[in-house]
Amino acid sequence: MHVLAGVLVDGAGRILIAQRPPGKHLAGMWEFPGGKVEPGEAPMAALERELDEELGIAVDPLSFEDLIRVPWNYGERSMLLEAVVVRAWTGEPQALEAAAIDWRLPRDIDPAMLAPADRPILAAIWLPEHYPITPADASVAHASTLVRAALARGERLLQWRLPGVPVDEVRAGAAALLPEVRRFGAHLLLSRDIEGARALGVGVHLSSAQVRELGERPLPLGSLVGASCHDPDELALASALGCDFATLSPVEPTQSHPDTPPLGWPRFAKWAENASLPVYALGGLAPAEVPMARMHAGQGIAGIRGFWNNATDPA
Ligand SMILES: Nc1nc2c([nH]c(=O)n2[C@H]2C[C@H](O)[C@@H](COP(=O)(O)OP(=O)(O)OP(=O)(O)O)O2)c(=O)[nH]1
Repeated sequence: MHVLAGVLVDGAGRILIAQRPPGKHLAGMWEFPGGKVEPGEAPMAALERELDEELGIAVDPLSFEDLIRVPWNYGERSMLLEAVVVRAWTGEPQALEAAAIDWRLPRDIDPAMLAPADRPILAAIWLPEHYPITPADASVAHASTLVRAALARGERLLQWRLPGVPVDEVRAGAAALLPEVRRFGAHLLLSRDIEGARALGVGVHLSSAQVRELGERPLPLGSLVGASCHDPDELALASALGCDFATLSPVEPTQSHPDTPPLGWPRFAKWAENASLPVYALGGLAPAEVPMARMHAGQGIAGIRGFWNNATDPA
């Protein structure tokens, strides 16, 4: 089953969510307006029709922006849920079929109220295009300076990864940065340290070994969980765990893993497109390659070297 969903975004950055009516599959859950593609119908024409039927608005399919494709299996039915962003329409959206509609900023939407297949769509709409990771050889002091500078220039999602530093110092360094991270409305994820993330109330980025070992999402919805993945199997496991996003690597040859064969963009695109969560391209890439990542079904670029102007620790 092919389902189209439209994410209407207004001038204030709010998005429209709709509550599924009683008696339907997933009744009571919130979703994005849309519906099934009918036999012989073009997918974007199906969305144009559904937005007219459900909200009473007219849209131009030529203005749709691809957001994410989410293959999803509810057990009783499986589907490809394709989400597009809609920024222009004619008419005032009304709840013609939904139990209710509501306009909210993405950060004010609790993922738990959404149909499960819509959680990756919510993540894709608000997650940034950049995911910088602190340099492995940095001291806590140097990494803190880098993170502060990154926040000031607009980075909003960062991984705090200092593999050479004792865990207590890593946690203390993250704790010291948190007021500033929160003031910017940003997110800092601890690398692998689930316990530390719980104690500090921050997110965690799981290693691929953790993705394979864990039986369930290690943090509640609302605390971010990222996952390091290297193949479709790991991407499927990360999605089954309920991770918010993944990195897929290495896309290009890297200094840190010179012997690992790179995926290259075509394979990255194929795997990211079939994954059910937003995927950052990682490995030998610079932030300037965001358009390349977006063209290949990626959320954006994650990386170390490309993100820090002066990655060498002066200490
Ligand atoms: N429209 C829509 N459907 C979603 C979303 N998320 C999600 O899991 N679904 C599921 C619920 C349904 O199983 C399926 C779409 O069915 P639908 O009931 O909206 O389709 P439809 O409007 O064509 O209606 P009908 O023939 O069942 O009355 O996709 C979403 O954001 N929007």
